[in-house]
Amino acid sequence: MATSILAPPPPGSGLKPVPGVPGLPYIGNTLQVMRDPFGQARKRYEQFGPVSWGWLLGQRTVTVQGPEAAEAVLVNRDKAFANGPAWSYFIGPFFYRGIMLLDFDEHLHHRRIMQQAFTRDRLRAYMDAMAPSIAQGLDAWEPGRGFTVYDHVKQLTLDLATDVFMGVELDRAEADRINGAFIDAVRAGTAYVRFSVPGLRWHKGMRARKVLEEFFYRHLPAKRRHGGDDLFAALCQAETDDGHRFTDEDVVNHMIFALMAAHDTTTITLTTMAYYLAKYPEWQDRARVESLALGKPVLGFDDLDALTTVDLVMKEALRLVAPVPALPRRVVKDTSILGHHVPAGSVVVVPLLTNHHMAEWWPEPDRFDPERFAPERREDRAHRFAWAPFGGGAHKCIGLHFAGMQVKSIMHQVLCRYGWSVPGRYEWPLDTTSLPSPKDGLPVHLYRLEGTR
Ligand code: HEM
Repeated sequence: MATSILAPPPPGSGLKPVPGVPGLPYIGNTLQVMRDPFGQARKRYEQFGPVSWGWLLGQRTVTVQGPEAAEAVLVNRDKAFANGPAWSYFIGPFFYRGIMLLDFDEHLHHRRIMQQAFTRDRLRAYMDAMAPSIAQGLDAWEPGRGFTVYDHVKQLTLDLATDVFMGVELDRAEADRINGAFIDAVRAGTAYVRFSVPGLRWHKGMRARKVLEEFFYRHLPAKRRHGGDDLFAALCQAETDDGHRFTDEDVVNHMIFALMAAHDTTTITLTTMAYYLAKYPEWQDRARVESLALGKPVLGFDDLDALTTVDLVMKEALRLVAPVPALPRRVVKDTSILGHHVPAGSVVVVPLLTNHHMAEWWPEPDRFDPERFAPERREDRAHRFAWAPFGGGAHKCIGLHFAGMQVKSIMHQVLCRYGWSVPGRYEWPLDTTSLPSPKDGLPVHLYRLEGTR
């Protein structure tokens, strides 16, 4: 295929053009990238270096590889990269005006208010609220062979979302209705047919958005009145020092978005950890020894630092399988990335998933090796954007401590009750066509530890 440039740089600018092999208009090599993101990224990097372009998912897309380029885009010094017009293409109608889709001053205004829902005291309260629901969820697991980790963890995190995020008592039928709507809204983002045809994903997503809006508007007046320890109440009450608060519409939009942002990401993290802890039983044993040594069935906020092994494994899981595989941005004014001219109107993608596998930054990048994050090695310190599963810059994940708390709380309780294994030669089939997940749901042999019931 022929190499071509994205656009000629302005004369005298000293900038280089962005090179690439664009492929067929609209389609480009979308299918190859979805099927083998790692192989494609390496090939591209060898051929063009960190900045190159091609058609991806119907758009002329500049892919920027490596931590230096990631920093340039995410730190966004000259405000050339916008989130809203880039993310909206994928999730706009379903996650309308979620904070990640807002930009610049408006985003900052919302972010300052939202920060009040993620203070230390709030996090402590969320963590306490989670513990009994985790125990209840895990009690319902039925050990045996063929236990699909991904499906069970997904159900658990959805149920936790109802308790900790919404703080609304729901009967099973209503919880299933809301969870179902939520799943439809998330799925719609990856629809192939991107307009409403009854029965297809896009249409279901639009209907789901209505169900979620109706639900949150119905419960909002009581939340405003009575408050509570859940995220919904926290967003209702959040207020900056200078008195700014969210409107009802803001609260509803942010709730729907936060549910989405929190749920799949922690599910993927826990599933990846479970996979590697099954493949490397010595790590599972090491993590369990620490959890049992705590002598507490439930992890408290002040115990978070005690689980050093789980912490290392979580970091390595987030490196090996970044739950948000790529961050898109729309270029709103002509700019440059590492000396390459990038014209307004382009889409730029920071590929977190493949960046974490670059041999230049990570020794033996595909190997599970949690010790690389241990104090004496700290391979992530090679560059501040080398390890960036939570993004960076103004939009850096606001829920990263929440995520750590939730993942560790669940993992601690699982380790204290259950062991799990996979056959020696098992390799999981990772689906990378959307957010990464195991195609087979990760079937393991789950067994109850002696004396835990
Ligand atoms: C392991 C779990 C998680 C991962 C890997 C993750 C990853 C990310 C990433 C990469 C972004 C940046 C998106 C961008 O720059 O375009 C982000 C933003 C965000 N995340 Fe997370 N996230 C996780 C968990 C959570 C949780 C638990 C919550 C809520 C409780 C949450 C709420 C958000 C919100 C609200 C934003 C948008 C922030 C903004 O635009 O200012 N995330 N997350």
